[in-house]
Amino acid sequence: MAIKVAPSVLAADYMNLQKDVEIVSNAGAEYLHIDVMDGQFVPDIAYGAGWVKGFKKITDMVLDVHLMVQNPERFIEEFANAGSDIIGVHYEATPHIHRALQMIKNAGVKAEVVINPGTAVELIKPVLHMVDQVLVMTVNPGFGGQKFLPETVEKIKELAELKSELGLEFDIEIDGGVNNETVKAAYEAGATVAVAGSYLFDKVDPVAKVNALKEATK
Ligand SMILES: O=C(CO)[C@H](O)[C@H](O)COP(=O)(O)O
Ligand SMILES: [Fe+2]
Repeated sequence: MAIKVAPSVLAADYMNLQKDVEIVSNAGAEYLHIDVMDGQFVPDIAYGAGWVKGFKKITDMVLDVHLMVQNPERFIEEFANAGSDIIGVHYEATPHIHRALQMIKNAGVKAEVVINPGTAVELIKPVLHMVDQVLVMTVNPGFGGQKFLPETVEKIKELAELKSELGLEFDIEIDGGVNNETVKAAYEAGATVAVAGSYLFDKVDPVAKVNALKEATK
């Protein structure tokens, strides 16, 4: 099955968000990836829960919320109530990753654990049974438009092996520097969902780009 595509609204045209969302949705992208940044866990600031509420009103796409915030427990209820379908929390952002994932599940939302390029896969083994999705960052978080880090492919492979060894079912998402070339190795390693920001929204035919990601992973 071709990879699921999750356009990142971080790279969309902020003055024409609804139009950009409609374009990628009509092109067959399944998820809408919403990056939340607190200016602390990562340097930049982006998208509060009010935006998730807004996106919920204009699209049926799966709202895939990536919390790049320190101590994400503080915001889970708010983002769940706003209409998030998946909430991702960074392993590095809290000493209580298990509790944070419990909170997401208790709120009736799909739970995702996220790891940075410098974080080992084995560190999340104790919580893999709790998650619906694991996000393996393929750049260091905080900004769009960075280059895909090829060393992360080995981590995707390791995670996919662990998944089958433990007999678990979860999606493996990649985020950062994804395009129709970099997606190939990640897909072969076991990735099932691809976030793409600058590649899709650089103004040159986002529909063709969604198709190219699908074509590259058949
Ligand atoms: O989480 C993120 C940044 O931390 C974004 O989702 C990601 O960077 C997407 O942008 P691009 O595809 O341009 O790399
Ligand atoms: Fe992201």
